[in-house]
Amino acid sequence: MSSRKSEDSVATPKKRHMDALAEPPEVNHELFVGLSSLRDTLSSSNHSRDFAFAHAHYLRSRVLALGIIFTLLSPLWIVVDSLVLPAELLRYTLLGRVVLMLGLVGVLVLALFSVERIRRIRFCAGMLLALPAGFYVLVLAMLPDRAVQDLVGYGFIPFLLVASLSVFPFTLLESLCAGLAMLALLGFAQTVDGTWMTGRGVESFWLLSSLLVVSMAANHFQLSLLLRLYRQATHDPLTGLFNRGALEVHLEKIQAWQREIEGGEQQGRAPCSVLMLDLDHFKRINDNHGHSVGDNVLCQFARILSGQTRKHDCVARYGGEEFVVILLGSDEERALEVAERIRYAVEVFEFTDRQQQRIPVTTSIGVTQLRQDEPAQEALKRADDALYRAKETGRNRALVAEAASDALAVD
Ligand SMILES: Nc1nc2c(ncn2[C@@H]2O[C@H](COP(=O)(O)OP(=O)(O)OP(=O)(O)O)[C@@H](O)[C@H]2O)c(=O)[nH]1
Repeated sequence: MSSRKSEDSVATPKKRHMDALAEPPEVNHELFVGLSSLRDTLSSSNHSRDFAFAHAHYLRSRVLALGIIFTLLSPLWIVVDSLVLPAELLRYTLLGRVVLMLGLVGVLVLALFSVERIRRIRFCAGMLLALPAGFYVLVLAMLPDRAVQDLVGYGFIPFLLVASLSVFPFTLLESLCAGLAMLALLGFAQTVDGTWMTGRGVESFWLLSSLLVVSMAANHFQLSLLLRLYRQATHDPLTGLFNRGALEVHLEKIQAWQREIEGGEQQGRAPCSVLMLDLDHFKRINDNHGHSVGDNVLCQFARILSGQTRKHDCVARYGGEEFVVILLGSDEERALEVAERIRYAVEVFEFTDRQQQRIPVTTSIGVTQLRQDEPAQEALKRADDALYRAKETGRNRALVAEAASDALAVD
């Protein structure tokens, strides 16, 4: 999880956010916000991995709801068929309906057992649309030409599926591809029933295209709202970093990943370290220069942390002037080196007040290695204890937690 990825850009990307602190934007009306989020709803390539999981979770709930509706509608339609279709045609649709229902039940079961499986859930969503469309193609292909006229309600299938697109938080590209497939399906149906390029046929095309545009608009608003809510729930509004809740979830995910990679082994192949950082005498900065300068220092500090870490590390604001960095793939020794690098970067950074006078700022850091077999809170507590010792022993220093190894200090 990187705090620098861009689902975050839906509301306020960090850099923009910091710039905005210095100079509030003049143009900020709804249309501008709507258009800027188009980039985020167009495709999922801009979404962070963590948002992809949240997105998949939401998509799964929609797949289950719509899957149940489609599965229940299918047998009901057999009743309609048996009322309007001649007996010799009924067998064509009945077999298709049974296959369709089995397919839908299969999709439901797969979705049910696909918690946190992003690709599988996308596959289920695609199948939910593809199965009824495939059934319609099959019926059209199998039925004798003149019998197609007897079908009741089948011509409605492409319209129903395009309308269903609006229920899912699909990206615009996903919806466009599905919509084009439905237009092709309508074209095929029209060549079979003889309305291709007739007035009625063109009218249906126009209707389906309009419905597709409306569904895509619904996708856009649904996905951008989801992105915005996700950001508000997981990010600190001042610095744009992950908040405490998101950090704790992330730590648990890392431990699950460690267990997967390391198996029963205690530590080793997938090391991960936690840094707990606190600005020294931050209250003085607030008292001497004002709260807004204090806020600016916090933002600059957040920017230093992001600059000193890698894309796949996680930087979070733990609360107040306390921050946490999770270093993936780093053991304690390596983490101490990074901590020292951060400490030095903060010490030499030119923080300034409103008169552009330099404010000396330093940070104390506690370092520990995360174990796969402990509650994540334990690691945070160890890092916090080491931070406390760093404060006690003079501040502006990084210390490794005692419980994990003998204390190493770098001044
Ligand atoms: N400007 C600003 N100040 C904050 C924010 N959150 C917490 N603070 C302030 O951070 C200060 C923390 O002070 P203390 O906990 O006494 O710690 P300290 O002054 O940094 O001293 P040591 O940690 O012992 O070095 C308090 O004055 C809080 O008001 C914030 O979002 N913005």
